Amino acid sequence: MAVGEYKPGLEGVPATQSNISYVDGLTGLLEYRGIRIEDLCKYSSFLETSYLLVFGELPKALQLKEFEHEVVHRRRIKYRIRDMIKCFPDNAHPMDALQTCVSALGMFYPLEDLHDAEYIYQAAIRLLAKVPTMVAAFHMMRQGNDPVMPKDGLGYAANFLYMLNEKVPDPLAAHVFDVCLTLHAEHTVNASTFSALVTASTLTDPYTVLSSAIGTLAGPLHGGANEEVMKMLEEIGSIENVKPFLERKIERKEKIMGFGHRVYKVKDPRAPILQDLAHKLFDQFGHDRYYDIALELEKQATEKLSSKGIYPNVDFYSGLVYKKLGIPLDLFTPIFAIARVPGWLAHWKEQLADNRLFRPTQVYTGLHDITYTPIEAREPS
Ligand SMILES: CC(=O)SCCNC(=O)CCNC(=O)[C@H](O)C(C)(C)COP(=O)(O)OP(=O)(O)OC[C@H]1O[C@@H](n2cnc3c(N)ncnc32)[C@H](O)[C@@H]1OP(=O)(O)O
Ligand SMILES: O=C([O-])CC(=O)C(=O)O
Repeated sequence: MAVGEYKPGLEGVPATQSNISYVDGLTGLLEYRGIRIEDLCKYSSFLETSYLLVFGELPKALQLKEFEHEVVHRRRIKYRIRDMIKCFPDNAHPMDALQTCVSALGMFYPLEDLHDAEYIYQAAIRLLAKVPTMVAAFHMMRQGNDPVMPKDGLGYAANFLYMLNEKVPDPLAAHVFDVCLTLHAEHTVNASTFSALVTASTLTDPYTVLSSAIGTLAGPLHGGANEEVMKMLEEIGSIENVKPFLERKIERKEKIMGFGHRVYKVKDPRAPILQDLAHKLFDQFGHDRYYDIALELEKQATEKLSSKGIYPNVDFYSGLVYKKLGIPLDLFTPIFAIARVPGWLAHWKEQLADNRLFRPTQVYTGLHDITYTPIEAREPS
């Protein structure tokens, strides 16, 4: 078989055919099922957008009501999962805890018929419902507290914030958080979704598919960047330090976290939406000086890096919004995971509908026909 040209990082190589989302990286366009992200953030909700992504069209009023009802009633987690979480180290990263929980969840729901629409529907509801509960339960238990039970009367976003400290959140905070989830719900064949596709193509169960994706999202070049951005802003500490910080980074050829994107060669369209949300929160709950540092960093970094098409990505401003919502730094990436569940599920479903095992090839750069040297004949190290 002829070997194609090797593309590091598979840049520009189509890995799948999909009708879930669309990105135009030159104009800064993002659509889910053909609808612009700006419109979904304005008019939709996270659960409605999840339905759109997973089932392909906007739900009718009754369908949405039933979907929301089912999610609300599946939010609780089994006591065995809670007992398992209690055994995790308190200083474990919540992304590791989440990945383990999602994988463990699969042990309670054995793999059934992957062609059965009901099996897919139930798995989707279960994952959407329980992932936030598991993140919040780990957060409470690592502090020595009991997990906060989900509150039936609260919507998806409000309930997650509630489970972090047992306080019903301000309506603006809940709304802003819901928009953040919508904004992060899907983004074509990013690294974690690709990971989900590869895992799905082996016809394993959806919990394993999502646990692969969560592990991939955690890295600092992908979803983990939102936590790193906040740490970077804290390290910079003041507007005066932006210039020397940036010069040092550029001189050492180090990356500025929250900048650059494989597809976007303009500012990520999600970044201004997050800035808008940050402003809404600042108006009601007070300004955050780290936002000024971020603005100055964007200005100076853009002057230096825009010639290479490097601008802020979605991870640059999200942490500032989460910080204002009182969310701890190491939950920023698990929140990204909560939000991305519908995107991963949509791709899992799409992969199953026309599956072929992912098994690419490689360009071998090693040796051939090497004689085996017995251990006693090898050079001592
Ligand atoms: C939700 C998300 O996953 S969004 C991305 C989140 N990740 C980050 O914010 C981490 C920082 N950014 C990056 O590491 C990169 O921009 C990536 C990994 C996101 C995408 O980058 P790639 O398409 O693989 O580009 P690559 O890393 O090869 O860089 C290409 C060039 O741009 C430069 N570059 C890319 N990103 C940055 C950055 N953030 N800061 C400074 N320079 C950068 C590289 O140094 C390289 O320069 P060179 O050609 O002079 O050597
Ligand atoms: O598309 C990518 O490579 C990363 C990204 O922005 C996302 O997953 O939201």
